[in-house]
Amino acid sequence: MKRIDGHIETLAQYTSTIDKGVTRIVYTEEDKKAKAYLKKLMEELSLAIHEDQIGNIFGVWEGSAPNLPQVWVGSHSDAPTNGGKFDGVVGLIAALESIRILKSQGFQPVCDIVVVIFAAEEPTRFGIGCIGSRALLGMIKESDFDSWVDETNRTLREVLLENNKDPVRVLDESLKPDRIKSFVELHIEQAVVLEREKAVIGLVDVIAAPTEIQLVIHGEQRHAGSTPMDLRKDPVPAASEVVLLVEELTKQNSTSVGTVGKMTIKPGTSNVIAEKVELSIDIRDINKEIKDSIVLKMKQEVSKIMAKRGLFYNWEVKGDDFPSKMDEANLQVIQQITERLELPYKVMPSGAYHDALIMSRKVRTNLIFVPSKEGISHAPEEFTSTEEITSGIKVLTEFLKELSYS
Ligand SMILES: NC(=O)N[C@@H](O)C(=O)O
Ligand SMILES: [Mn+2]
Ligand SMILES: [Mn+2]
Repeated sequence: MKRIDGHIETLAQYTSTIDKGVTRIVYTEEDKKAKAYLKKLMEELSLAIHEDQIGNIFGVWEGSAPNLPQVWVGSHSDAPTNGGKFDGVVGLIAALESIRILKSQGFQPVCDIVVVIFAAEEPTRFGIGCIGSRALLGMIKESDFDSWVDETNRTLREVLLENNKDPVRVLDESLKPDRIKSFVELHIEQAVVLEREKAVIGLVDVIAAPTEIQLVIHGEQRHAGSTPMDLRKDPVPAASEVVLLVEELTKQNSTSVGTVGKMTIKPGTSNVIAEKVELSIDIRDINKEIKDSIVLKMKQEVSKIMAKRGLFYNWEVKGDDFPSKMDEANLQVIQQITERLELPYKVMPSGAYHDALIMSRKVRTNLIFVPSKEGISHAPEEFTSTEEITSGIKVLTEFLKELSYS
């Protein structure tokens, strides 16, 4: 238990925000330090370590029949701005702990067991999540390296080159999915369902998917005092209508959610009518048709708002994923293990996406939840108890044992 706490507290120190929560953006110094710490844990477990050109890290426990398709287990180590200590990290610590336990039991896997640290699950830097798993499955296009841009206006290509990585080789490296027998991720639930239902294990059957849009509304920068209201082309009231539209359209369905998490007013001065407003719009649902219809309606209504106000705007879809069902046969295996361990569980959807969403496109994939206190996540108050993590590790360990022994 102390070891688990120690790893979580150590990783939480690798942050760019000293005060509130954990901020660990991909390809930053704190990201590299966290990954170096995790690599050290892999070395201590005698795993064979390698890294690919997008920054995914692999720790391989070679099986007695290494040519067989491998069992993969892992998660991500990056964190959003002012996030928590547990998102992603719990899945990595659990994976390494499971291997430590299996080795201490003298277990020898038949196929390889591979621990994977995905390069970047959070969309924080480039506006789209799961860059590592997308690259791994050959789902990044050449043009993405130049169209995915961070807040300093550096493209993914430039950032990779700065980090001595070769974007060209990223495209060559994509994985052959038949090399993977299955992938499993343990993750905090980031919602309050398990706590409310007094369950400690969540067996995920479907993962909701996001459509991530960047909307830029262009106005006319003018003096706040001397410009009459009827002569203004102010993008801020227009943005306000869009924010309320996101809420209105997603509230109409019980399974959809919509968020404007980022809104930047430029130049952002109290006595200047804004030149432009940039908004992030994140729409999700476990039902693709519902999500698509919301996005279409939103696009139509935004067009009407801008026409009414005589404003130019740019609507860019940064990412558009579809929801994904988890592997049913392996979900039943995990369910039997959980029942054998007499742990209260619930089969449930995931509102958050994960690298598991992307991996499930081409590989048999499962996602196991442990509870989040009061459902809080992506916030400094994020918390999961060591006991709950340990219960998750028990299920994961048994699952890896069963999967890698035949
Ligand atoms: N699991 C998790 O927090 N994923 C997020 O990046 C998300 O936006 O869903
Ligand atoms: Mn997250
Ligand atoms: Mn996560």
